[in-house]
Amino acid sequence: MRPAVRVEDVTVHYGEVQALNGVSLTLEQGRVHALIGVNGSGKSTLFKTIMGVLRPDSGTVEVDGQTPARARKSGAIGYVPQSETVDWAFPLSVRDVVMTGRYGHLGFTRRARRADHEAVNAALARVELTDLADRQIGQLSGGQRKRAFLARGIAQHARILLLDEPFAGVDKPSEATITRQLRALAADGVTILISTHDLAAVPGLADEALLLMRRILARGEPAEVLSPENLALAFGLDVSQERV
Ligand SMILES: Nc1ncnc2c1ncn2[C@@H]1O[C@H](COP(=O)(O)OP(=O)(O)OP(=O)(O)O)[C@@H](O)[C@H]1O
Repeated sequence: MRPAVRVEDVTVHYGEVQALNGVSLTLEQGRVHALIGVNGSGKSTLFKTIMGVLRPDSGTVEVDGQTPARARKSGAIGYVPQSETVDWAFPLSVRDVVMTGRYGHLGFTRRARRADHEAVNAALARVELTDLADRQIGQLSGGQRKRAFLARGIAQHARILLLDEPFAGVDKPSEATITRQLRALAADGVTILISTHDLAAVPGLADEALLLMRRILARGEPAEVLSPENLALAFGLDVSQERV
């Protein structure tokens, strides 16, 4: 089976700063992949490269058999942003936000049709936000906001979903809802890449873990990748102290 995403030998600089150095990876269809790395390790840069909003200096990226930009425009790939990047004062209801996931599907008139309303309602139900659908987006808790943006990705019917820190500032019930829905999406064949600092959540969520530090340090089964030795490499933790 063709991988959903193929990244080959990608290098990215911002001026003098090298953010990614020869990164190669594949994301397999219908699997959940966790991207783990310290602040500044290049996670957001890798996301932007896969979304086709940033062009690498060298290397190639293929998404769903297309260029990343084409995959984004066709709606094949979707993105659930970090909360900090969203303007929560914007006068949109939860339902409106989820409907933005349907923009790629709207026809020439740009008017939502029955299929669009049905997709939005189904996505709201999946993340358990039906009761809050008409509330302004800023009047939600942190976990509810994350679920609203996850619903937008679900309504989009994207084949590949990237999620930036979906568990940051999220309580346990919301974390459980998000985890359950991501596993259900993967079972439906959706390919998922999440960046997270929440190492404890990874084994129950991801099929594969990738450790990033400008390049891929390790990848594979979460339990193997999250070994004390690898975590020491990726986070500079002196785990030998903890074993004494
Ligand atoms: N627009 C930019 N201009 C200059 N340097 C940048 C820019 N964006 C990122 N960088 C640098 O590139 C490196 C990788 O940044 P990136 O945002 O990809 O890391 P990250 O792993 O997503 O970090 P975090 O966990 O803090 O979100 C960092 O050294 C960062 O300072």
